[in-house]
Amino acid sequence: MTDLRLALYQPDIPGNTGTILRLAACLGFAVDLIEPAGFDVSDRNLKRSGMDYIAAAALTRHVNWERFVAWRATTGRRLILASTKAADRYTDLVFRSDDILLFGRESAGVPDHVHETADARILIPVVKGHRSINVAVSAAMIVGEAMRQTVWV
Ligand SMILES: C[S@@+](CC[C@H](N)C(=O)[O-])C[C@H]1O[C@@H](n2cnc3c(N)ncnc32)[C@H](O)[C@@H]1O
Repeated sequence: MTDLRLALYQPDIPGNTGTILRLAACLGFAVDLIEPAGFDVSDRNLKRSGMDYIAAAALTRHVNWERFVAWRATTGRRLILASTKAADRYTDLVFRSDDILLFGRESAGVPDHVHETADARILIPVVKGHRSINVAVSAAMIVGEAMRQTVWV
């Protein structure tokens, strides 16, 4: 297990969360699910995409943003937001081994107050004219870079 964590802000597509939980189980990072989600955790699409890996993933559910903020305050961990509105490339950030990597909801990202709460905001640059990358794919890219820097060294 790595000490890195990945947080999902009110995700609304169960297949994406299932894909991320499978990645989490395989790479050994924990996941924080910030509710409300747009689906029930018993959703069959979540189970289909996460398969038996869901049971192996270290998943913590937070009933809302405020409870997640209160929990994080007890940990001293940085919050790193992946955002299409960020200015800094994710490859330029020096990750810490206990960072929490936060990803927004598929339909709307995160609200401004969440954007401002983050200790850093990072971007995967995309070709001009395109809006965003699938959340599970962007999570795989950024977790991969964070682990390259902090685990696979
Ligand atoms: C489908 S996107 C959300 C799209 C939303 N309209 C927005 O602009 O934030 C879901 C999440 O994936 C992550 N994401 C997608 N593309 C990204 C990119 N190019 N750079 C950084 N994060 C990205 C972000 O965390 C985003 O909130």
